Order: sequence, then structure tokens, then C-alpha cells
Amino acid sequence: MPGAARPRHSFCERSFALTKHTVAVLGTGKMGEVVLAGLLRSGWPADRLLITARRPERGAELSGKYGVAVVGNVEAAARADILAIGVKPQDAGKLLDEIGPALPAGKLVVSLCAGLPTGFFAARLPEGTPVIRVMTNTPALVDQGMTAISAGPHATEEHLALAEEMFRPVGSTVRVPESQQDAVTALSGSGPAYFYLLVEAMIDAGVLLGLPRPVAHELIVQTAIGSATMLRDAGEHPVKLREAVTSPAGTTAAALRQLEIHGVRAAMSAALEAARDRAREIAAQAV
Ligand SMILES: NC(=O)C1=CN([C@@H]2O[C@H](COP(=O)(O)OP(=O)(O)OC[C@H]3O[C@@H](n4cnc5c(N)ncnc54)[C@H](OP(=O)(O)O)[C@@H]3O)[C@@H](O)[C@H]2O)C=CC1
Ligand SMILES: O=C(O)[C@@H]1CCC=N1
Repeated sequence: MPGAARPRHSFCERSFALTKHTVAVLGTGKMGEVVLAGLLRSGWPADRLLITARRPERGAELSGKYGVAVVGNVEAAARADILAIGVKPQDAGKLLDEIGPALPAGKLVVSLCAGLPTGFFAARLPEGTPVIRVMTNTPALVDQGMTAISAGPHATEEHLALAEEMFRPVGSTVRVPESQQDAVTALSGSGPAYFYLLVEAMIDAGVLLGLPRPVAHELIVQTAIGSATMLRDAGEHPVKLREAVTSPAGTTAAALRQLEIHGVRAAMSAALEAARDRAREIAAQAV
């Protein structure tokens, strides 16, 4: 994971609300680090950030890299205004048992956890604690993240705005009803992995066709970037963009035929359903 780059916005350029808040990331693994690095890149002062880690060596690594204080979960919960929960869903219950009983009033809890409903948090935290559920993704590392935000119990417009302030500097944000979060997780939360798998498969196919691997890699990565940029900027439906590539009786039509024969659409649909179902299962199994 990359270190904190030069801030793109100064702290004073940041909006109103956040300037007075301290954020703690509880459970700073891959996604917690993405959030931490994003906040620092966007100009958040390191002295307004706290992190927790289960393993001391992980804490030391992060504090050396980012210059933020590593504290225990209970201390983080006591000192910070916003608690970003970055542990795996399976570890969330234990963490909440640790911080819940002593959690002072007025904290905002922002869950990054896939599958877990906000009710899971509310049931383990003092009555009245506002909870927000977000589903972000790893491209936030390069400020191209996609973050969907849902209000849970006691979360007000101000809390939603705070969550947006946290994630907007690292990509796009959208508000969705919490009932849509498992589908969001299947699409954009896990989505980067699908693209990486496709790219990997295309590179391998290029090698099979006789291209040197570095050449195949460069060809496909740039093609992915170009295609993604057109999807975002061309204002055209993906079908139109695909049709523009597909010459009559040409190479693309021959390839697309094979993709259809091999069930690429059905595979995508089944994959996303499986991800959605797994999110539901995680929630059902959470203790
Ligand atoms: N990876 C992704 O692309 C995405 C992940 N998410 C969500 O983000 C969350 C984290 O996922 P990810 O970053 O991949 O997982 P990681 O395992 O990388 O991160 C979880 C971290 O939490 C630490 N941890 C566990 N329990 C505690 C505790 N009690 N106190 C302090 N730290 C603790 C773990 O420590 P240790 O190192 O010892 O295991 C680990 O470093 C999950 O809930 C996941 O659903 C959401 C969107 C995308
Ligand atoms: O695989 C997972 O469970 C997490 C949630 C979305 C992306 N990674």
C-alpha cells in the first residue's frame, strides 16, 4: 500500500464540518489503510487521526509510514469523534464488545464492513449512537474509489455529510438505502477483483497468441484505462461503445460470439448473485 502522498487540498480548504473532528480507524488492515492514506492525502492533519491494530508490528509499520498515533481500541473510541470500523465482519462483534460498554455519547460510527447491517452495530453500542454503513473499494488508493453511503439508526443529514467528506476526496460517493448495500458490495466493493481477473485472463490469452508478457500487459492495461475513460466521459451507453468497435464480419464480432457461447453474461450474473448472497450469509453468521 502506498504512503501518504502530497496533500491535494489544504486542511483549510476542506469543508466546514470535518475540521473539528478526530477520526480513528479501528482495525487498520488493507481497507483501513486505504481510508487512512486517503484522509492524509486529502489534507487531514495526522494529529487528528488515530489508528488501532491487533498486531504491534502492524501498528509500528503504519505509524512509521504515516506518522499517526497507534492506540488501543478503547482509547481510540474515547478520543475520536468518528470511529471507522475496519475489521473483518467476523471480528466486528468482538471489537464492539470491547468498545461498546464504555463508548461515550456523541460518537459517529462508520462501518466499512461488508454484509453487516447497521443494526448489528446499534445493538452493541449505547442507545442513540449514530451508525453509518459505507461500502468503498480499493481504487480509493488512487483517488478513484467508489463509495456508497447509507444512514443507519440515529444517523442524521449532518452525519451523512461527514461520511461524504471523508470519502469524497478519494473518489465518487453515492447515497443508497441500506437495503441496497449487499448489491453494492457485489458490484463496486468486489468489482475491482473482477476487472483484475479479466485483465489477467486477457494477458494470458495474449501470451498464448505469441506476445511477450510485458507487451501483452501494456496493451491490455492501457486498453482498460482507455475503455474506462470512454465509459466515464463519452456519454454513451456501453452497448454503443461496443458496437463502435465491432466491424461487420470483423475480428471483434468473432471474439464476442465466443464470449457469448462461453456464457460470459451468465457467469457475471451468477458471480454477482454469489457475492450478494455471501454478504447476506456473513450477516447471518455474525456474532
Ligand atoms: N478489501 C477490500 O477490497 C474491501 C474490504 N471491505 C471491508 O473492510 C473490512 C476490512 O477488510 P480488509 O481490509 O480486506 O481486511 P484486513 O484483514 O486486511 O483488515 C482487517 C484488520 O483488522 C485488524 N483487526 C482485527 N481485529 C482487531 C481488533 N480487535 N483490534 C484491532 N485491529 C483488529 C486485523 O488485524 P490482523 O492483521 O492481526 O488480522 C487486520 O489488520 C472488512 O470488513 C471488509 O468487509 C470493504 C470494501 C472493500
Ligand atoms: O471480499 C470481501 O468480502 C470484501 C468486501 C468487498 C470487497 N472485499
